[in-house]
Amino acid sequence: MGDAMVQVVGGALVDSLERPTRLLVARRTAPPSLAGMWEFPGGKVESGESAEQALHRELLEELGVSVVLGAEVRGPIAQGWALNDRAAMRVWFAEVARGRPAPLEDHDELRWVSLDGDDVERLPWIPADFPIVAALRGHLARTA
Ligand SMILES: Nc1nc2c([nH]c(=O)n2[C@H]2C[C@H](O)[C@@H](COP(=O)(O)OP(=O)(O)OP(=O)(O)O)O2)c(=O)[nH]1
Repeated sequence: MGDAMVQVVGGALVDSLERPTRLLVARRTAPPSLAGMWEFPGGKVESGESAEQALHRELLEELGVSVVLGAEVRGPIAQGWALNDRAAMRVWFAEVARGRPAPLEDHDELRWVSLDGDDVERLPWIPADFPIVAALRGHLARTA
């Protein structure tokens, strides 16, 4: 896995970084192969940007919110979590600092899902996201 991997960043928006009880999930509209699947809002890091800058930019573009970033949900590789053979994603917890999330771009629905029980895992996520969702819940269980 070298520099050729596209770096994607995603936000695990929770209602409160201090006491997270709900996660914001977003349903993609494109491409057709991913439309209808749930994901972490975010996107590709552009040249000249840090991963964190890219995440702030994407969340503002896609959801219309400014956020405070919390801990990273670390994956098994430096680039985070492999999504496919071309891209990997780093994911951070985040809390809305300004604005109210709305599906402005790339999504047709946003949903705040309870982190209690298995509602989150039951959603039809992009398949590559399931290990990230599991790690996120593990992280929350350890820090609760
Ligand atoms: N944002 C996001 N992308 C994900 C997730 N899981 C996953 O496999 N992906 C894939 C889908 C895409 O192939 C890629 C991210 O691309 P994107 O289309 O969201 O990026 P972008 O907003 O910068 O889009 P563009 O400028 O290339 O149109 O990563 C996820 O949870 N969130």
